[in-house]
Amino acid sequence: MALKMACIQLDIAFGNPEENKKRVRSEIEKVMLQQPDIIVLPELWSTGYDLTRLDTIADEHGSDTKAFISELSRLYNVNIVAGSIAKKTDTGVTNTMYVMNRHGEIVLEYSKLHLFKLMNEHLYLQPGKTEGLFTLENTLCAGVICYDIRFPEWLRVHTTKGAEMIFVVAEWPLPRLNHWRVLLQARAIENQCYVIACNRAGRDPNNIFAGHSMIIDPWGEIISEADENPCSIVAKIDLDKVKQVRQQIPIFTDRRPDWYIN
Ligand SMILES: O=C(O)CCC(=O)C(=O)O
Repeated sequence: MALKMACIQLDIAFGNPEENKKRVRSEIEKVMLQQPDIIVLPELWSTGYDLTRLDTIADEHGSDTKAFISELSRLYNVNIVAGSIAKKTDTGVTNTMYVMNRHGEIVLEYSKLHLFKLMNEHLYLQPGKTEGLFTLENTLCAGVICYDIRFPEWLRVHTTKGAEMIFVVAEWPLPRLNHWRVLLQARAIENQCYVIACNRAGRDPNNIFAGHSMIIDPWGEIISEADENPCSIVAKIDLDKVKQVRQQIPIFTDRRPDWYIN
């Protein structure tokens, strides 16, 4: 089965959800001219890393984001992996990904499990408590957020359950661009799955971001890659390739989990 993927590598307005909603609406309208099946947005696209102001700008229970993304997915009849947003709950703020299908129904709510201390996430955010498995277009998928990709065992939890596409949403800084590219390729090769990774572009008061959103096939080949600038990348993927690669080198049947230390 072939699917067309689009990553919107947004330049996020710092701490300005209303402006970012305008940008997302306009970028989705533009990218729909290429008729993608699935659109991916970056991490914390509505606020950026304006963590000290989350009290006033985080989305109460994610309600505003859910209504906004649901409207767009129905309007354009498209699946949206809606990056992540700061969600205000009764017990704190989480960095939460929503995935909506073409009918505007939520098929995943996942909150970032591994909080990134280098960007102070642990001081302002609560970690998630659920995994990132979901189904889109009859295909099992996983959603993870930025720093999560440094934990291969977390992605493995999802691919041993059958995930064939891993969606990564990020605000990955430029100084570690090399890690971003190598880790994403490694996650695709070791899990023999598609990796669709959407990073942000631009800068905020503390960081310059790397861009380089990528779509990588189960053999580790980069099908499409952005540069550092705001843009969208669009590419077709063929899910039969996941089965072919998994048959050719059958790591999921050859693995010896009883020998691995947790
Ligand atoms: O792991 C890294 O180097 C970057 C992670 C990050 O920026 C994040 O999780 O927001």
